[in-house]
Amino acid sequence: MLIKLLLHSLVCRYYMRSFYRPKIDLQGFWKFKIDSENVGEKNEWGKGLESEDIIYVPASWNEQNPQWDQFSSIAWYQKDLFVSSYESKKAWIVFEGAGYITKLWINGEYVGTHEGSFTQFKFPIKLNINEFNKIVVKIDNTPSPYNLPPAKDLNIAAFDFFNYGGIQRPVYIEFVDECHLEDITVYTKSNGHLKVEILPECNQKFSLRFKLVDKEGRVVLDEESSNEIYEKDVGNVTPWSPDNPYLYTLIVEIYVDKNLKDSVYERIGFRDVEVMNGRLYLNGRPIFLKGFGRHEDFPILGKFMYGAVLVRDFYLMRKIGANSFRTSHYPYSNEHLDLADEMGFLVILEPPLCYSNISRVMSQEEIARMFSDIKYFEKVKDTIKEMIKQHKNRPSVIAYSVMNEPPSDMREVAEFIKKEIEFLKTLDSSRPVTFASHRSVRDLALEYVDIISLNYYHGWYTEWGDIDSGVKIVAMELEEIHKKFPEKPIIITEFGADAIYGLHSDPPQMWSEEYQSEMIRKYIETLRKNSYIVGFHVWNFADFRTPQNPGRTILNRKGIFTRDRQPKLAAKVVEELFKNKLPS
Ligand SMILES: Cc1cc(=O)oc2cc(O[C@@H]3O[C@H](C(=O)O)[C@@H](O)[C@H](O)[C@H]3O)ccc12
Repeated sequence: MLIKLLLHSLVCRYYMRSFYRPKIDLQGFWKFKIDSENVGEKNEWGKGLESEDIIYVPASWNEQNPQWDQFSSIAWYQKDLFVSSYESKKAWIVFEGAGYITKLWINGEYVGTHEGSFTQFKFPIKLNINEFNKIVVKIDNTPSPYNLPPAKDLNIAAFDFFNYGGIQRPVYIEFVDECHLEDITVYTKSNGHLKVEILPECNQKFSLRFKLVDKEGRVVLDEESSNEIYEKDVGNVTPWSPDNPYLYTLIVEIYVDKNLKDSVYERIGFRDVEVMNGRLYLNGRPIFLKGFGRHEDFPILGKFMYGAVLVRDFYLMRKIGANSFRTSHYPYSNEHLDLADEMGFLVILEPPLCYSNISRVMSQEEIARMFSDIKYFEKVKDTIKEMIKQHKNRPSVIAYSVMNEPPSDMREVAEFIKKEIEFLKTLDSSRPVTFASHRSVRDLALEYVDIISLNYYHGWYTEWGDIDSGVKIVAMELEEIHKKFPEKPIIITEFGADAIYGLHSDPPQMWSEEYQSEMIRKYIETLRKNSYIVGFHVWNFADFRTPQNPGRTILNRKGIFTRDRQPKLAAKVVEELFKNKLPS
């Protein structure tokens, strides 16, 4: 146990963007070897793999070869890399996302371990110069009830998305000086107030320089300081909002004796988020969230979202009048959220804590035990810490959803959520907190959140075939919740119905495009009358792959777009509702 802890602590959790640091991108073809029997470590595969198999990074392994499709256990990757020189700088390898468990060897030497698929991590490494270096990575994607999120096997999971595995996001080597910037935390206000907290790693006397550059490339600010907390009223800034997602580039440099040692940057926006009198405010004005629950999911790539796919998604969302999405049910990639910053989407950021079908994975007693287990809480804290470190400076992130569909009608689970929210607020108290509940009036944790988020499927999983009865029940339950918490705004974070593209029915019947459109229309038209509702997120933006079970036809078909992003009938209906029936 002690050894495990020590190894874990070798992982550095911070990563900064930089125009300055030299980088070797490891995107490309890697050697690949399946290790179903978990014999690789015993046979010292960390020293090098014997295999003719090839895989592409970044992308999940599953769809790159039909034989690997249902494989959810251990596989190894190897890349040989000739390094000419790196001027005696420090090197580290950054994984923007891999998993579930990643172990690394460089030139046969074990380096470290990281748990979790959806947050970035880095390991300090030593490379040989003028030689080939062997980078060997072991990925263990074996499902487990104690993984985040939990699963028993590939098809019996607490979550309704396919358990893709591998090095699924970019990976690269970066070089920095011994004296460098480990982290920066940025706070802004729409009135131009800027506060930057710096975490330098430097054992010499250093000075810092702060530059703020606007969209047109004008230098708005250029100041030196030796303080690790920098505060300034920049003055007349253009605030960030969905209508005008105005970003500034903040550059922070560290100098020793006037020599530049490191330079990092963040794309920042000046904006305020507040919950007040039962409403959600952005820059002092009420804001209404119109959008989706999404997934990172695309044919062949699996959980890697290629930039061009993201661009198409964001233009489609914009075209139909959406301004928001939730990172259901895990933190999305840097590029995904970069685009949200750039294109002005309001994001609810969610960690990989999804419990929708937890009763398929464990008994009530086991659930109660897991949520009362301090070690489990520590693991959850680690993942939340990583998520916030990675995305805290984004203007697009306006709220956190601490989990999806927990069994929060259980006392132990409600207690856990309370503690989780308290912990999260010690890391970031600047954003409102919620979680996506499917326990409705029976939920015991709604009192702990700033915004109430509710997922409803009446008219689909219950009252099937009868949308009107379904919507009526939702309306009644919402009234009851609002009476109990009149000061809390409510977002409907999930509602929708499956539709098979091209399946039509008059009158609307389940699985037809008409039924899906009707259900979304009736939910929005009925519930929008309640002034305490501050947002609708349709489930889902696009069809996505799921575990196999009798309720799914390979994909979850609740997308209003197909998996390859063609519109279903509902796309037009949602466009009309978002643009003409909901506040702008
Ligand atoms: C069986 C079931 C019943 C129900 O009432 O709700 C519900 C919700 C589930 O998960 C959530 O809904 C989406 C969906 O089913 O399409 C999922 O894709 C999403 O991840 C979940 O938040 C699953 C099953 C049921």
